Amino acid sequence: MPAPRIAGAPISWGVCEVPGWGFQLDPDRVLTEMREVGLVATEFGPEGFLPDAPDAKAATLQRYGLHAVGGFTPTLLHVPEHDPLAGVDELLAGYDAAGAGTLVLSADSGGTGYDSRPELDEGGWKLLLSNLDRIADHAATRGVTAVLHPHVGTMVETGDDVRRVLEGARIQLCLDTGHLLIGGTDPAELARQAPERISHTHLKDVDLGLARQVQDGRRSYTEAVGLGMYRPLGEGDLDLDGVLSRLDAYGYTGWHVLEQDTILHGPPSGAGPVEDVSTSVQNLRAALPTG
Ligand SMILES: O=C1[C@@H](O)[C@H](O)[C@@H](O)[C@H](O)[C@H]1O
Repeated sequence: MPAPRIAGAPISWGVCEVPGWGFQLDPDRVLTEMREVGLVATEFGPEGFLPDAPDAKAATLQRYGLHAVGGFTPTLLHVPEHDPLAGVDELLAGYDAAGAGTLVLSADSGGTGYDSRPELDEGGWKLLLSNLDRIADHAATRGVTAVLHPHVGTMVETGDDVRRVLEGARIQLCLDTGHLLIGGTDPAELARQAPERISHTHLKDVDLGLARQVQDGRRSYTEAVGLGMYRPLGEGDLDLDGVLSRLDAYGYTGWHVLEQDTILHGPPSGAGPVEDVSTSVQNLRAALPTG
């Protein structure tokens, strides 16, 4: 059976879809450093990081010797006046050209950033769940697996939200170990209970002390990220072995995307974010049951 594959993501270099998130490094530095630490694949990063045009997107990744995984795509799913399918379809042309196979959806709150979200009523939930399956079915016709990424400050964040998706929709999940932990779900337990629903991972390590401050409202999510809530993999409170061994027991062969969400307050001095990414790559390689 093929081993799971390891990929990187621009968010570990502070490159983020949220306006005003922090200093944004240029693609040349990020993609070059990915290769320097031995990564051979990446997620696309936010709109504007790589060229929009499908062929140019594919060519850019090829120039750096990186395979395309797919990308994190905040999508409005619960608003009756908004049909998300056309936007997703347009995006999938870039997947075709680059050979990417995984569309990572988050349930956009409709606001900016991840520090608050509205409450969903029953009608909103019904629409959100049916849109998830419509998108998953449509992506499958284009050879792409759509996954829902539970995420702080989106419409799918808490343990109850995740259960609703598992019970009310057919879409696969992205096991983002950081967002699940902060949202109150134990990622190793989820991997034990529903391994058949996990087709993608974002492996993040977390400082639980800061995560608890976000959970009980003492700090905003953005503030906690700025204080270093995300740690290099293996250096925080995540039960990485627990997650990996449960996925391995089910025969997981998807991507493991390494992420350490970071906010840069200006051009980095010294080596910058690549130092932590390199630590995470080494720790993940050492921890993978398949070696
Ligand atoms: O969890 C996240 C990602 O998976 C994603 O890739 C990032 O761009 C987001 O900002 C982040 O919060």
